[in-house]
Amino acid sequence: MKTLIIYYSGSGSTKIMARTLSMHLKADIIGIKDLKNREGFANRLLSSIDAFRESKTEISPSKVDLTDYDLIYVGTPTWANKPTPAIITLIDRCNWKGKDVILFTTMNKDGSDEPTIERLEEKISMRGGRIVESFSLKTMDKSPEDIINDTEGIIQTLVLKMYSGV
Ligand SMILES: Cc1cc2nc3c(=O)[nH]c(=O)nc-3n(C[C@H](O)[C@H](O)[C@H](O)COP(=O)(O)O)c2cc1C
Repeated sequence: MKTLIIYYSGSGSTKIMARTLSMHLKADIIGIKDLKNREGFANRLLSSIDAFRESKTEISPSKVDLTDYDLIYVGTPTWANKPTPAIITLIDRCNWKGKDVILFTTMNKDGSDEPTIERLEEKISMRGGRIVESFSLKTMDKSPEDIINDTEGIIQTLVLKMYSGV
């Protein structure tokens, strides 16, 4: 069972989660970069609008070949209660047919993961992927160590090693 973790991270929290998952699940990992400038207050506002409208963006790598993988994790921060433009763009460029998929999202402490997870699920299911699990983490006021510990807790609680056969 070959596992791949694909993630986008703006300020690093989702990246910490993805790297912790990759280490414990012996999974390959690919970080998607958004080539649009997302820095600063004004761009944060525009980013929320882009996410809300599900606007596409320029990403690197521009697509990912999933052929070799049985299980794919997709991770994104929540922006405006939606997945990020980078992940929305990527999903439309991949062939999800026959793939098992696990979704994860990070958010502020008052956020809800439901709309983001639901939207990811909708888009990937439409393209033939099968969502087998999903989880989320509230990252506000958490140190990198907290995020690592919380992710390790999720790996245990959801028995994620079972899906990857490790
Ligand atoms: C443009 C933007 C919009 C956001 N919108 C939301 C939101 O609607 N709900 C929420 O709970 N958190 C929101 N957040 C907070 C992020 O989801 C949270 O900080 C996340 O952990 C960041 O992950 P990262 O460090 O991997 O980029 C937003 C952050 C940004 C930059």
